[in-house]
Amino acid sequence: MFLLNVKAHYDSAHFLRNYHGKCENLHGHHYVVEAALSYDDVGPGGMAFDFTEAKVHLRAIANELDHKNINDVPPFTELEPSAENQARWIFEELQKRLGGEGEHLAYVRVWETPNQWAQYSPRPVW
Ligand SMILES: Nc1nc2c(c(=O)[nH]1)N=C([C@H](O)[C@H](O)COP(=O)(O)OP(=O)(O)OP(=O)(O)O)CN2
Ligand SMILES: [Zn+2]
Repeated sequence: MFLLNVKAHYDSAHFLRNYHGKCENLHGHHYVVEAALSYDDVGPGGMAFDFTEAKVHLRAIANELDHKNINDVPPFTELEPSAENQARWIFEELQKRLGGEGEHLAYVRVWETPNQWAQYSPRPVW
């Protein structure tokens, strides 16, 4: 079994609507997002999937949030822009971009700060 991991980042503002505390105020994070793809084996080139291609897609999604107030970006105009919801949204967007390769997407992890992350997968992962 092989697990491939790529990273991207975005610097964004957000506020939590259903929260009582400092995070209900507009503030910023340097978000780091990781996406992992799982494969049973490598292809003839010794790679399961090209990191470069995976990063192109992940960076394109990160760029949709970069230097924005995430609360202004659909679906976060309605959906709470928590790390959990961002992880799920990025997972779904990445799966769409990956096409048939998307079935290998294992999880997306969003680091909100160096101390805390949320991870989404539609199925249990190790
Ligand atoms: N389960 C979640 N909990 C929280 C989320 C979240 O997305 N999922 N988000 C927040 C806020 O966005 C907040 O900005 C984080 O606040 P905090 O943990 O206080 O982070 P700080 O870096 O300011 O705190 P340190 O004490 O410096 O670590 C809150 N909770
Ligand atoms: Zn925050």
